[in-house]
Amino acid sequence: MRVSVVGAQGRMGSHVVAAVEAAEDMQLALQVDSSDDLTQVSPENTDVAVDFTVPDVTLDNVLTLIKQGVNVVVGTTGWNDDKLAQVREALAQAPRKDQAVFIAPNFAISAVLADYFAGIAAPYFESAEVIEAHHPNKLDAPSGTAVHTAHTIAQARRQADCAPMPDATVGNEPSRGDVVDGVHVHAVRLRGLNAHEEILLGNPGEQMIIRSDCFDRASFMPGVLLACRKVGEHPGLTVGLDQFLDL
Ligand SMILES: NC(=O)c1ccc[n+]([C@@H]2O[C@H](COP(=O)([O-])OP(=O)(O)OC[C@H]3O[C@@H](n4cnc5c(N)ncnc54)[C@H](O)[C@@H]3O)[C@@H](O)[C@H]2O)c1
Ligand SMILES: O=C(O)C1=N[C@H](C(=O)O)CCC1
Repeated sequence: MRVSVVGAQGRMGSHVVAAVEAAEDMQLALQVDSSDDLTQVSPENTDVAVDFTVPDVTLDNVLTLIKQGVNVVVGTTGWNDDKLAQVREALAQAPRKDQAVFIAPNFAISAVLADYFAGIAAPYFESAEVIEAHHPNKLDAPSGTAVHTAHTIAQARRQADCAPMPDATVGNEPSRGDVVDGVHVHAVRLRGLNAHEEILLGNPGEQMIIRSDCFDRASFMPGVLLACRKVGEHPGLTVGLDQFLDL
């Protein structure tokens, strides 16, 4: 499998380059960064392109790569329903009928399972809030992972017909964090940290905390390689690594 890396000079991209080089069933094709022409990535040299760039450019990159006729694995954050709809539209007009795009806000197994467990637990608690903490070089807030987890919690609570969460705060106080799909999300940026998430769940007299700590970017690499191997088996758009796991 020939894998090209977009954002190859970045913190994640450089780890992906090394992980692909070390994988026996993969061959590193092109390394592309901001000053390179993305249209050099094509089916002649690439089976899967991996995008770890910045939230402002990833949609354009994915649309270009779809037109180029290659499958895409995306780890860059900053996605919303409108952007995902544009990807689906582009795939419907892609050069190949079976073309595939896979997007994951987090490739670490601890984070994927934390999100999954949060969905199971959320209907059993009156309150649920998310705290994410990252290195201070991160551009976006709240993290893509925390946004995804908030949606997971909200959806599970809607399906279970849960009552609204108790909160007597008057007004939209910024200190209560961002509100994503009705779930409060708090973002910390601290030197020394990498990528961390806590899901707090509360009932009268009890609390449960689900926590994921990614201390090193090595934690994301098995998930990225798994996605490269699986993406071609799932034509269309797939979101979330849980979709490729037997959960
Ligand atoms: N899904 C996950 O598991 C996961 C894990 C870590 C980080 N991330 C996300 O990945 C993204 C990248 O994070 P990072 O820490 O590697 O950032 P980074 O700033 O270190 O790297 C981004 C790279 O993209 C390059 N770039 C910018 N515009 C480009 C363009 N138009 N074409 C090609 N390359 C371009 C930059 O030059 C840089 O080398 C962020 O959105 C981050 O949140 C996701
Ligand atoms: O380091 C980052 O930036 C990370 N971003 C992702 C997010 O926003 O959820 C995943 C964790 C690391």
